[in-house]
Amino acid sequence: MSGYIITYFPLRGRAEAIRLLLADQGAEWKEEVVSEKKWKGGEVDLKKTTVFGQLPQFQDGDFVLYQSNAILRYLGQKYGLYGSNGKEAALIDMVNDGVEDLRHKYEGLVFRREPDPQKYIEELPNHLGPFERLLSQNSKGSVFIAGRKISYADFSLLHVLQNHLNLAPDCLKSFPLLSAYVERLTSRPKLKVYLESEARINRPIMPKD
Ligand SMILES: N[C@@H](CCC(=O)N[C@@H](CSC(=S)NCCc1ccccc1)C(=O)NCC(=O)O)C(=O)O
Repeated sequence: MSGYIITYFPLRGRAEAIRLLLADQGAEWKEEVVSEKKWKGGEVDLKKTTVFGQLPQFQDGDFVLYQSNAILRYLGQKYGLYGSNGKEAALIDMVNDGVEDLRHKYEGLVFRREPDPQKYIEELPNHLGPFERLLSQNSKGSVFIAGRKISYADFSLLHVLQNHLNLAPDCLKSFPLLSAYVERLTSRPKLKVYLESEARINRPIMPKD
């Protein structure tokens, strides 16, 4: 019994890469949904009980973890999604740190409108190019972003690419390896079932304004 619980807002947000990993690995989890209104309204003393005053919170039995990337690394170790040796693990961490940089840019746009959407989309190829190059350097882009097996960084990258495809549906048009990569990952049987689920479809990408 996995006994996983994800406590987060009614959003994909920073919990979504965790959900993608768990779904792909056939693991079940429970969602504890915290309304933004209750959280910010202070009616729920949950914020005070968290390490950084933030969500997601991840529970594996009586083990409690915060920080979405730490949760991904924990599950990466647990499910063998962290490469086959130290160098592969380091490359996987490098990729995920690069994904985090892009996620910060995306959050800046979505929450602070910095820069304006048109400028962001114009500059987007500069931020997607490194991932296309990484794919081309790993088995000519025919497998995963780093190493020979899928890793936790693939779920993180997939999530951020899906966010950008929602923002700019043509953003991968000039990146054939990334386009094929998204198709390949989203066709993985268990992940495909999750991506087509009501739970996923009905969960907003980001909070409404
Ligand atoms: N480094 C952390 C960042 C976690 C984080 O930013 N969590 C946000 C939610 S994730 C996100 S998409 N934040 C921006 C939009 C948002 C704000 C408030 C509630 C829901 C979404 C949060 O808990 N905000 C509430 C608060 O700080 O009181 C991680 O990766 O888990």
